[in-house]
Amino acid sequence: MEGMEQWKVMIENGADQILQPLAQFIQYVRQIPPTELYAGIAVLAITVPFLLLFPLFKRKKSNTILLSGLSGSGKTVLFHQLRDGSFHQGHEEFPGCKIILPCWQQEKIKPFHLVDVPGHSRLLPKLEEYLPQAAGIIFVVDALEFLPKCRAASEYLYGILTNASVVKKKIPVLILCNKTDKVTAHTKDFIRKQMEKEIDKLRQSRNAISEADIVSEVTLGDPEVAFSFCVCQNRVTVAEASGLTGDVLQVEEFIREHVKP
Ligand SMILES: Nc1nc2c(ncn2[C@@H]2O[C@H](COP(=O)(O)OP(=O)(O)OP(=O)(O)O)[C@@H](O)[C@H]2O)c(=O)[nH]1
Ligand SMILES: [Mg+2]
Repeated sequence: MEGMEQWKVMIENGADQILQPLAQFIQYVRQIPPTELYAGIAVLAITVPFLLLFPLFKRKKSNTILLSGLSGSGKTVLFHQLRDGSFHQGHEEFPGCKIILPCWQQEKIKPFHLVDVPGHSRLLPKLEEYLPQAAGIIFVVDALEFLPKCRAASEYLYGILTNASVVKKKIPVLILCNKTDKVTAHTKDFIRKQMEKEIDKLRQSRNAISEADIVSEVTLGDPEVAFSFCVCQNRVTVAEASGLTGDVLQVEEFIREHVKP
């Protein structure tokens, strides 16, 4: 019986503790003039649903890295090297897959989407489809057979650098001079300078066309000043690699910098 009494007292005390502040709150609300009260309710009715729905509208950061470049530059070999350190030749991995770099296995890093976009000109529209979602673009250049392909590679890169999404979203581009395992491969400084010269020429000819046709195209820097990758609104860096021998450290650093862990 004594136990029952104790329980009753405890419940009554608990109820008091809850009801007292509630009564005080009701008292406080009654003192507020009705106009202010309605205004407060209206503000709450607008802001609360907005705050609750806000996370749904927040755009997710992209975790896609694109491997692009001319056919034969070594994208597919690089793709397999990055995925699992394997050597694979010939077959495209399109539209790519989610991977974790082998060097990240011990770290808590989420997989990212690596897309190997085939270099065949027929598949250019595919690249344009993927560009808006890219967190970073690796533009692979064949450093061995560079000179005969310099113009074509520069044209391809020019198309990427003037793509509206790339410019607007400031998507970083890594120009990757591949196949540096061969002693006859050109250096990254040489490749950068040659491509800058080629893009300078392209820019002048495209400017002339757009002035005549009134085509609105993104202009890379001041046409009066020699072109350099520094004038691009997005960051353009140059690195060296060999997908064949697994020398891909600078590629891994670029990916690490631009995909969200
Ligand atoms: N020496 C050397 N050769 C390489 C390297 N990477 C690729 N290759 C060779 O270059 C050729 C083309 O490689 P792929 O990876 O198929 O080229 P790709 O860029 O995927 O070409 P597409 O799929 O046609 O766009 C193959 O014969 C590779 O063995 C490299 O780092 N060093
Ligand atoms: Mg390929």
